[in-house]
Amino acid sequence: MEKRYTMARLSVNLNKVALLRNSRHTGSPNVVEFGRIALEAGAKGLTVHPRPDERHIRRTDVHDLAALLAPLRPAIEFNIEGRPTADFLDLVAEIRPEQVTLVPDAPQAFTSDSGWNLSAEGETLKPVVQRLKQQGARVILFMDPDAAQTPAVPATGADGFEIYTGAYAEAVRLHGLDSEAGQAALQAVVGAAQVGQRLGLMVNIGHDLDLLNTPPLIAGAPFIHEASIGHELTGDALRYGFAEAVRRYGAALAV
Ligand SMILES: CC(=O)[C@@H](O)[C@H](O)COP(=O)(O)O
Ligand SMILES: NCC(=O)COP(=O)(O)O
Repeated sequence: MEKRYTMARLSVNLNKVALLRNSRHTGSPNVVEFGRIALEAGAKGLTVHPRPDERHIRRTDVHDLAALLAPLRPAIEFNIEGRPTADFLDLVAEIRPEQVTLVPDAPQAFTSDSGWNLSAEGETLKPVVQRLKQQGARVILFMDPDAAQTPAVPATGADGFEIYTGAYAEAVRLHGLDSEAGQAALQAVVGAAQVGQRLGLMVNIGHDLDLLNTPPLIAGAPFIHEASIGHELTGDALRYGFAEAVRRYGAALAV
């Protein structure tokens, strides 16, 4: 196994806390409170994905979480994800997060389910990446687990990429990690990660990661910088409590 230099960081995505909060008009559960709980439980960052319809994270949440993180940054990072629309870029310019993860989602997307097609949109992304880097952000592109596409990332000026792990998680869920489909999906993520490492890119992972499917990714690519995890972690919080869930996911990244 390749030598690990630093443990993969856990960035807790608070989308689903906000989704539950939005189902009533009480402000509970409080997104900032659960951001604080996550940090006290060892998370090295917080992630939000403020979608245009504000189905979960609202612009006000982003500002409130920035205030929570202010005294802790830059060691503890704020990662804001989204499609680079004018509204998104304006919000990011106000907040100036450590990291911006650009995602190709359409406004009505049910969830994020694919990465950028850089042969079609790479040129369009270049000025956006440059603007965000001039604002001091690390820029990460959301990419499919496809080693053939990874070499296109550096030309955009991005600092790294986040490998979409949804298809891998589905293969493990439906067929098992040791199945042919599970192993093929695992190798697709690891292979893309290895190409990214050789290119000097920062390698992140995210989407549908859970306590079962995360450790094999870290074992296969111990140089992974960050895993942003929200949906399954929030589900596990219903079992273990939020702080304990964060601790367990932190441990899953330390294998
Ligand atoms: C980009 C990605 O895979 C997730 O970070 C995204 O935040 C999921 O969005 P929803 O929480 O809206 O499904
Ligand atoms: N970038 C992935 C993320 O932030 C959280 O994705 P999920 O764990 O909610 O699927």
